[in-house]
Amino acid sequence: MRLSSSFLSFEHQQEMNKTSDKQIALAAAVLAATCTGVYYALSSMNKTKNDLIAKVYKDVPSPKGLYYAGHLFSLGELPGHKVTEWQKELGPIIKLKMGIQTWFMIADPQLAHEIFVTRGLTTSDRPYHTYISDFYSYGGKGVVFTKADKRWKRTRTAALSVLAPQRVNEFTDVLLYEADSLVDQLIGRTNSDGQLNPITTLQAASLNVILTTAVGQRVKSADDPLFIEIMAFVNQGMKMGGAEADLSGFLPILTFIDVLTGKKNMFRKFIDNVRDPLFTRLIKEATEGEQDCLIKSFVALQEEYELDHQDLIVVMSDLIAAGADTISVSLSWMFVILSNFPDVQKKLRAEVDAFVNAHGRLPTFEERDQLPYAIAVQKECMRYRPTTPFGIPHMATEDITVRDHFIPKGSVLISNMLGMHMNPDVYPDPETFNPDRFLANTRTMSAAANGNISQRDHYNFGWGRRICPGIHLAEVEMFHVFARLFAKCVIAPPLGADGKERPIDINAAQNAGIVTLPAPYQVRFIPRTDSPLK
Ligand code: HEM
Repeated sequence: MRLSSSFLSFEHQQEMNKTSDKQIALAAAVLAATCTGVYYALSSMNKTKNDLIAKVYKDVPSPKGLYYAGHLFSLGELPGHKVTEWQKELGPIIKLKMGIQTWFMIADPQLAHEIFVTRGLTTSDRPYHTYISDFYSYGGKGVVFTKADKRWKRTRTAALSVLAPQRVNEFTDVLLYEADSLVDQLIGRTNSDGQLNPITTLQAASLNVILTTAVGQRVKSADDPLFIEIMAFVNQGMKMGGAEADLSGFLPILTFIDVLTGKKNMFRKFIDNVRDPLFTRLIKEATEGEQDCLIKSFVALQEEYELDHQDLIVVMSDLIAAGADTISVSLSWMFVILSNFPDVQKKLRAEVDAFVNAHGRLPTFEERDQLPYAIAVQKECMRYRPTTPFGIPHMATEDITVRDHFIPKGSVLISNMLGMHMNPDVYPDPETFNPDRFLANTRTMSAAANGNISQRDHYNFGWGRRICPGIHLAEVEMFHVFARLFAKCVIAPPLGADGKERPIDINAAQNAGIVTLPAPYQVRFIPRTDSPLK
């Protein structure tokens, strides 16, 4: 039963990929034929429109119309690189005309705070119009992609209560088990294969944390049919949710391309035949089972928060997609970065060893103060290579003016995560990987994210009323993985055919919609012979 639906989801995914390729080709042909470069004429608050248009055409040698509207931002080495270059020159907020949509890209955290937090009542909507809102969220259910209305607020409040620290802490054993198992698998695969691409092992581990806590199930490995089934859904969800995914949202006229290519039907089928049966089954098995899990908390809150079965399906698919991919992507970047900085790893090992030697065991999350360098390294990794290029877009529901910048109602508001984290006014010498910059701010990421803007560490978890409700879970999970990694092994670059180490390219990335993945890489987790753990 599971096996057949996993093939179904895989086929769907293949079909949908083909569809979006067809769609892009058609869009390019139509737009090239009608000289539609003008569809995304750009304007800036500080410079003239022509300056920006010239820039776009200089950087995009053979414009294929709206295809580039999204990929414009991915043409640099890292998604967001290109627009970050523009913003260095043009200022912390620029306006892009994307068909009928107006996008504001924001690269200054202080300004982002004024827009998203101070003016949060009018800047917390989502701009998803078509497939996501009609099919994925059943016209407004769940948390991630829905408008900031009363239903969203109710569902978000329920999600916040089930992801609250005291509730997450009840699952500490699960988190420890998965962290141990992940590190042991990474070392085991290095021992057996020499080196490995860790992404599926990471995805399976992150998925297991959210899957066990949410519905009381876990996958055995990346070959488990349930893993394949869920990741097909997660990958598709990440693509659908990317800021640039919705061509007809930019230009309603392009809806006919969706009709021609059957995209609409394909999405509907994906939701009806893949997502809904999968989550209905997971919810049923969880609620009928003995094990404690978050879905049971949701069911208990169902009446109070007026949630029906569809609400449960959408919110569970939100949590599983948001929880699985983001953490694995963040850890994957940490491996790439730290394989390039052996001295940083040496200090990490010394810090973990000192704790283990003093206490005879690894630290708990509550003892994190005793590992300030590990915390600073995690924060610096997330600053240096942000998990998402543009967070999840917000939308203005009214005309607003912030510091003389007029933002009309309906504008799409985008955090340029790379721009913010490479902003030299906030992080001196931003291109240098330097964990010491965070040694003075080792408070938890969730406290920093929900506190005063001057005390924020980084901006990876977004803003204001929409800020990520999974920060505590993410942070605890990453902390336990870190402690085990450096107590047990050294992260080393892969070996070339000549037996010499080949550094992993820290700038090579791939755009996966909402998240930015490192380009596929090989790495080694070499067991320590001097590990303090017996
Ligand atoms: C390193 C890990 C993570 C990162 C970097 C991350 C990042 C983000 C970002 C940027 C947003 C959008 C915020 C905004 O619109 O301003 C978001 C929203 C969200 N995240 Fe996370 N997230 C992570 C982990 C998690 C986990 C573990 C969960 C839950 C299991 C989760 C659940 C959600 C949900 C439900 C939303 C939607 C909130 C809303 O729209 O009201 N995230 N996250």
